[in-house]
Amino acid sequence: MTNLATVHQLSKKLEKNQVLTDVSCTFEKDMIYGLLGRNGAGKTTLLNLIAGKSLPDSGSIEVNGHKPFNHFDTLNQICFIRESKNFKPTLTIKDILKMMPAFYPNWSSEKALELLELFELPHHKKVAQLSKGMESALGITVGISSRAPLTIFDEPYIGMDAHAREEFYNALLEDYTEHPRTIILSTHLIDEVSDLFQEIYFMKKGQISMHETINNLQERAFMITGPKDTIESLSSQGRVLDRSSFMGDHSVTLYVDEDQLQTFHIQQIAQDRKSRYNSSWFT
Ligand SMILES: Nc1ncnc2c1ncn2[C@@H]1O[C@H](COP(=O)(O)OP(=O)(O)OP(=O)(O)O)[C@@H](O)[C@H]1O
Repeated sequence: MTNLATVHQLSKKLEKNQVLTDVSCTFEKDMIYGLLGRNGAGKTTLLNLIAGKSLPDSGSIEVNGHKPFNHFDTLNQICFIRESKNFKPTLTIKDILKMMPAFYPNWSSEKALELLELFELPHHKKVAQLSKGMESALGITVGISSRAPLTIFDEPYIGMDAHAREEFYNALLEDYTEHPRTIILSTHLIDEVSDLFQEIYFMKKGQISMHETINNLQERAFMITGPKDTIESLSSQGRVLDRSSFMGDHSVTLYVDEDQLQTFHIQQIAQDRKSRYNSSWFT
């Protein structure tokens, strides 16, 4: 496997906040990554640095062997779609589509037109006239159609309903299958998108708290609910990712290491597949 992007011991302060501390992670060519973490964990700051939008205080970032900041040949290999404000409000959708091939060498006009139709986006409208969900769908259209070797989506679906988000995931996967590239998607909606990811980075308080393949997470992360004593005795067998209680029932989200998995009392666990992707993992 070839690394497309490598982040090494990265630290970054914004004003007086130490936002990232000693972050190291790698993103291989043609893989889809999830970036998860609670609000303020540092996801956007990390993605900004990878996309060459700002410089680290210490540590390094390389994309395709180059520091992305101010490096034109690297920057046009990266498409970064943010939560909002991706486009000038005075531009029409048509204007934007005309401009994009200059930014992204792999741009597909055909795919862009197909996605505009899918999301029912009117070509003549200005960005300022779009609803929040429509603006997000435009960002997603550009992100997918860019076919950039490193495509980054930072919570790109604000304002889109569940149906439109489903269309986004399907369109992304379909185009990725035909044109593989490295994709990083920062999200809170892990239960919706976990099937999309091959690997996941969890961030907590400006650091990478866990990095796992989705297969390992599916095998090793469990949400266990039951009487306090049973839950406490099982908790010692793994790493507690989250803990909660509701009306006398106690729950933990437990991550069990491979060597402990064999001895883990699986029969005592309610194995609800869906609950394994509970957002409580983020805590
Ligand atoms: N311009 C700034 N000046 C000072 N602090 C900032 C600035 N931008 C972000 N921060 C702080 O940096 C931390 C990380 O913010 P960041 O936006 O990277 O987190 P995030 O994980 O993307 O959060 P969210 O999921 O809410 O988007 C937060 O504590 C935030 O308050």
